[in-house]
Amino acid sequence: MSLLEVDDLAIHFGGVKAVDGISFAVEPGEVFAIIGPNGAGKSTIFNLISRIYEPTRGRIRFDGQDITRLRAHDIARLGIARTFQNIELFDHSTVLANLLMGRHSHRATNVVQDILFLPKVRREERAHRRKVEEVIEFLELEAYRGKMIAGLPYGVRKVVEIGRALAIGPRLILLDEPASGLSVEETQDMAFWIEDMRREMGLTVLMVEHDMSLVTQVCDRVLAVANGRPLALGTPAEVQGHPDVQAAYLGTERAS
Ligand SMILES: Nc1ncnc2c1ncn2[C@@H]1O[C@H](COP(=O)(O)OP(=O)(O)OP(=O)(O)O)[C@@H](O)[C@H]1O
Repeated sequence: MSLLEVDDLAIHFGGVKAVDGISFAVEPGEVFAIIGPNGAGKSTIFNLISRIYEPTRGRIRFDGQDITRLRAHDIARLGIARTFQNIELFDHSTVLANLLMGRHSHRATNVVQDILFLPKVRREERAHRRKVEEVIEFLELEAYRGKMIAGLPYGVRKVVEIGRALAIGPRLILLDEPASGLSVEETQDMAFWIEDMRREMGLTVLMVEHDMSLVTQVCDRVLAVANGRPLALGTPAEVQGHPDVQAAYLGTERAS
């Protein structure tokens, strides 16, 4: 069974058909990319899957469960985590604090229990810390643990954002342009993190990405979209060579 199934998904903003009849399925352990020119609808598809937007029509299933109408924080609890195109971290908190915030969807204690700092709260706190320390070790963030986000280089902040998503212990991670703003070397490191997420953590990865060198290196399959509509689905080589995809990119500098 596919881990994520998207069926005839659509959202219209007034007259703009931002997403209009998108279907695809992501298999467990797969690294799957959505590509397309600017304004194609890629981020909107992510916002629909992570339940920030309400679809005009269509269905989203995760592990066989219909999640089309679930609330965003229930999505996280089910095991879907995401990063954002414009990094969304708390700039004036430390790396450790940001990663711990990523665990919030898992809190099983209530406010009164928290205030009294009952044993259950302490146990839960220790479990959160253990998970976060695992992520810090996995992403080699030890040197940055106590540092404020605001003072960190852009490339490190991107890795911390991935860390915050990993801290929830997801089965599926949505990466919105993981290579944007990164140097060639940092993009290569990102490719290694993505491969390790799959290999060592058993994660399934769905990403939106413009950098075709990263897509070709790490993705099993690619869906190309333009104007909210599907263009081609297949291996990176098949999709890049598809005449409709080449036509959609004609005159743009990206996807080269
Ligand atoms: N909340 C919104 N209200 C109105 N229009 C929107 C909204 N969100 C997205 N759109 C429109 O939907 C279309 C798709 O936008 P989207 O951001 O999903 O594209 P994208 O493929 O992610 O582009 P990019 O590669 O530049 O990030 C655009 O025409 C955009 O203006």
